Amino acid sequence: MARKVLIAGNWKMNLNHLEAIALVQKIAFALPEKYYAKVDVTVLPPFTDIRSVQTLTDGEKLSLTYGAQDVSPHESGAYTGDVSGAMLAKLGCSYVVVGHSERREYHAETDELVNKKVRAALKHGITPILCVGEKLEVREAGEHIQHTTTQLIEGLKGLKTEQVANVVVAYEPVWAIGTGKVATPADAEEVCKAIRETLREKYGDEIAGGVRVLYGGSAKANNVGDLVACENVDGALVGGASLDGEEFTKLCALAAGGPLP
Ligand SMILES: O=C[C@H](O)COP(=O)(O)O
Repeated sequence: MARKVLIAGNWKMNLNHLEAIALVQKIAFALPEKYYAKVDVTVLPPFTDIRSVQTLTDGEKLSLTYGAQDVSPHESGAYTGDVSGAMLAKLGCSYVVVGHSERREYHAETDELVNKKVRAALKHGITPILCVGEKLEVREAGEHIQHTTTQLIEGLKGLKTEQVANVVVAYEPVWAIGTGKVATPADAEEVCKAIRETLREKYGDEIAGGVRVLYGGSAKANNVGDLVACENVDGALVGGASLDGEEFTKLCALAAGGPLP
């Protein structure tokens, strides 16, 4: 089954709402509409920027979509600082990042919590981008496949098969995030293939063939072509390079198969 390439720009804790508008305008201006036939492009700004990005994308009828970087596992109530799936859905979010390694590391998010967040997103019609991936010591011990597929299985635990069809998985080796050390296409393909095989064993051919598996970790315009050329890599979750309009536009165009706009 053909899977459309997805490029997701995770801005992390960068850019205020005015800077967000400027960046989205830059991407919209620089990336002609025809590229969207080959690549889905989404941006994942901080919560405080989402309303501004929504106003711009709705007003200009942009093909670019947007989402959030986290979602509460709860529906509503006394959860100071949390933002619910219903709130994100009301803002028109298409995607939400769940289980990013930075949240697992700095906010002690467990697989169990990540699983609840995946469910919260799906309940409100938002596609979770479920992040999985190993730290350097796990890779050096040769346990990266086992580690990553366990995170995958736990993150999807209890979901119905048809719900899994609405999930995006992002393989992000922690040692490649923000370090400039991109995984080789062979490294990325090895783990993305194992992710797809795990999906096949648990949910069957149709689901495994349709779920998009992204690579994340120092993805840039100069390496994205080789990454998406891998059979089981369907796009990228991009951090640093998504903050630079020119670089991100190039990256999206090359992920679409080029040429540069
Ligand atoms: O969510 C994005 C990833 O953590 C990758 O970040 P990076 O492209 O800055 O390495």
